[in-house]
Amino acid sequence: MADPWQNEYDFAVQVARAAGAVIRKAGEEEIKVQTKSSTVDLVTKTDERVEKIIIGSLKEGFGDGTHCFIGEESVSKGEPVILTDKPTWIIDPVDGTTNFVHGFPFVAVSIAFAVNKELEFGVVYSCLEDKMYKARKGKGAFCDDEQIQVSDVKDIHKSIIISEHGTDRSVEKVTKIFSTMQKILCIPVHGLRGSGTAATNMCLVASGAVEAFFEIGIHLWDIAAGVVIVREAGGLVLDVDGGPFDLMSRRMMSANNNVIAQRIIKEIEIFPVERDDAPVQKK
Ligand SMILES: O=P(O)(O)O[C@H]1[C@H](O)[C@@H](O)[C@@H](O)[C@@H](O)[C@@H]1O
Ligand SMILES: [Mg+2]
Repeated sequence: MADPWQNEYDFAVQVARAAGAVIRKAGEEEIKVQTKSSTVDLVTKTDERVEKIIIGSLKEGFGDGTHCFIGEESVSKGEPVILTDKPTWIIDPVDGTTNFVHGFPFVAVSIAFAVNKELEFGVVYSCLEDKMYKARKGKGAFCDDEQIQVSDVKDIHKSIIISEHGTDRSVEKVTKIFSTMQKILCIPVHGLRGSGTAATNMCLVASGAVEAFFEIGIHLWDIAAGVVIVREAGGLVLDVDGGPFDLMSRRMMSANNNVIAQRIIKEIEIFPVERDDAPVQKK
């Protein structure tokens, strides 16, 4: 029987690499910055242009009309987030937009593919590092052509943990985020880090560079590809309260093992965020 989705997977890698080249070139020119949900939630013409290129290429490659698309910038222009059983591409064209604007060297193209609401594969191209992270369900995780594996650290005192502060700057949420970070830092752990892109953070977990990454407020397009890569590298993905991971919840804990995950979960001060699949408010 033909290997289902191998063609889609191979094509996604090619499209991610080509999109990364567009991002690198755009970064050499003046970048016009706009904002979305807040003055620090940045978007550029490159985000929009790269999403159009990715979706256009995928439609050309698999244009029988059965494939669906969920893209960060299409959603920010009002498209609803609806994940059906149909083959669905989940795309963040420029993950780490703030980094891209500032020239901070972590910017990723994130492309995931789901069928029957199951994530089949994920591709994260860290385009300024020129690192292609990829994984298919049940077939291992890779960085370029080298298989990657999560860290075997079980002692929290010997861990590096990634957390991000996101783009919501309400004092109530920022207080909870930094109180959580302080409690984790004072366990103590070896260190706290954050690349500024969730997709890259998940690849750092998958490659064993850090032991865990959690965030409240991310979107499904930031993490869908990384979920497959972390799982296939031997890690796990949970809700930040330790329950089962829910792709639409905008809450995620990814870790190398459950010992580290549960120790960090104890410190997380949870705050509410609207789900990605919440009905779109009429403007
Ligand atoms: O660059 P984005 O696609 O907007 O996502 C980023 C987000 O902007 C940043 O605040 C953090 O939440 C990162 O984890 C996201 O990937
Ligand atoms: Mg983005």
